[in-house]
Amino acid sequence: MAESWVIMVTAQTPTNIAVIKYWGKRDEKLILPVNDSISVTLDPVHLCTTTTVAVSPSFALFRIGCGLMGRYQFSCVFPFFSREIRARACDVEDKERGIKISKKDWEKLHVHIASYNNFPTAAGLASSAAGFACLVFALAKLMNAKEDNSELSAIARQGSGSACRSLFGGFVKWKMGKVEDGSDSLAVQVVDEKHWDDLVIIIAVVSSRQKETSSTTGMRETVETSLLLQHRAKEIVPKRIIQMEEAIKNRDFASFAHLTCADSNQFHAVCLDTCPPIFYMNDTSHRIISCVEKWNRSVGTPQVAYTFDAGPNAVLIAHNRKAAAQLLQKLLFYFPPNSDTELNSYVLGDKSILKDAGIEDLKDVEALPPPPEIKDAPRYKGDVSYFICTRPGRGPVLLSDESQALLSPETGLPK
Ligand SMILES: Nc1ncnc2c1ncn2[C@@H]1O[C@H](COP(=O)(O)OP(=O)(O)OP(=O)(O)O)[C@@H](O)[C@H]1O
Ligand SMILES: C[C@@](O)(CCOP(=O)(O)OP(=O)(O)O)CC(=O)O
Repeated sequence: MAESWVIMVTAQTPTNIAVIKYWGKRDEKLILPVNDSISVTLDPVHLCTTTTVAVSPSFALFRIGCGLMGRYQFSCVFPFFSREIRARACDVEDKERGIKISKKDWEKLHVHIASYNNFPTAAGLASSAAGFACLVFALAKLMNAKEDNSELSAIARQGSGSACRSLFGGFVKWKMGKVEDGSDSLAVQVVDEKHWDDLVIIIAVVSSRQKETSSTTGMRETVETSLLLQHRAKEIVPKRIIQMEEAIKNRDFASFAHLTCADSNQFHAVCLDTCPPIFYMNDTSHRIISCVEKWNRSVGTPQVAYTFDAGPNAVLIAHNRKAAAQLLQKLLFYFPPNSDTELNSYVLGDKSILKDAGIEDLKDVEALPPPPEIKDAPRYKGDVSYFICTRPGRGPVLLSDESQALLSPETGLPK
């Protein structure tokens, strides 16, 4: 092998939000869940991880660089991922440059990794899901592993359970599996992102502070103490999974919204049923639920579904753009920005929804009428940090444009 070459791969992977929740492990080490779950993948244009992995015979160390929006801690799963993919590595050849890496060379070669999230890390926006899925996907492509995305999902799962669902776009099911070694606990695509493309997703970031109880600790305590969880996993979720798949396949928004809201509420009920109880939602989360429930009821058919993960942030899924524009008007009425905040930094992502809502500047926000379904509607200025408007999105991709790589093609060091 020549001495100075660098081969690298850059991948981009989305984050996801569960509409039927994963909460509770039957095997903590292998990360095997107590029930199936289903998620929607969020558009990587607005929330994604970009990861570059590089290999060169001149690298003497395993190196990780983090250029993140919010630094993340070194995670002990990185060497695990590297080992797992290395075991599946195949020959790699770049004929033009006269480089050949044979299967057995991978054992001694070191890799460099750099990763970037285009959204805040550890803020309850599932950065670990996008981050771990991206690392596994990028390493697999670099090392020419032949495994498909479902098989890769079973590796990503062992970093963080929800990460396995970020290996696909659209709607994704994590099948809990049966076998002891966990090899059948993996993600499969239910439908791709084009199947239901009029959905609009608005995330209300209620707090960017790190949460008090991590998902891992929280679900361990729930498994140990909650009888409600056992009932949920055995009796409720299996039926909901079937109904949710049906609703998604038929684009039946009323059933989808009903199941999504009910499952989010049951997940938080299970957290309350834990000893000591875990509170992930706060007053602002409850106000958002109430706003959506009252509006849906006043129209007679659901316009919007809500779901909350292990934190206070609301993920609101609107039936279509019209419903999303109306929702944004209501949200901005209740939660106007602080006077020193610009609208441009308060509503992020797909800003065309703002236009549809007829809102161009803060004066328009001030002038919004109170939602008719609530009498004497109060306003809670500053209680939401910001909103992100997005939609269902695609799964992982490779970025061929070298300008998007995070490592230098000459040195393999961060640019
Ligand atoms: N781009 C990335 N590459 C590799 N690992 C990442 C990346 N981004 C985040 N992580 C890992 O995920 C951890 C953050 O996970 P954590 O569960 O605390 O927050 P989150 O996933 O953003 O929020 P939540 O789980 O509540 O949705 C980081 O400390 C890091 O180990
Ligand atoms: C509430 C959830 O977001 C929980 C996600 O938990 P994690 O996947 O973060 O947990 P670990 O497997 O312990 O890393 C629901 C979900 O995404 O299904």
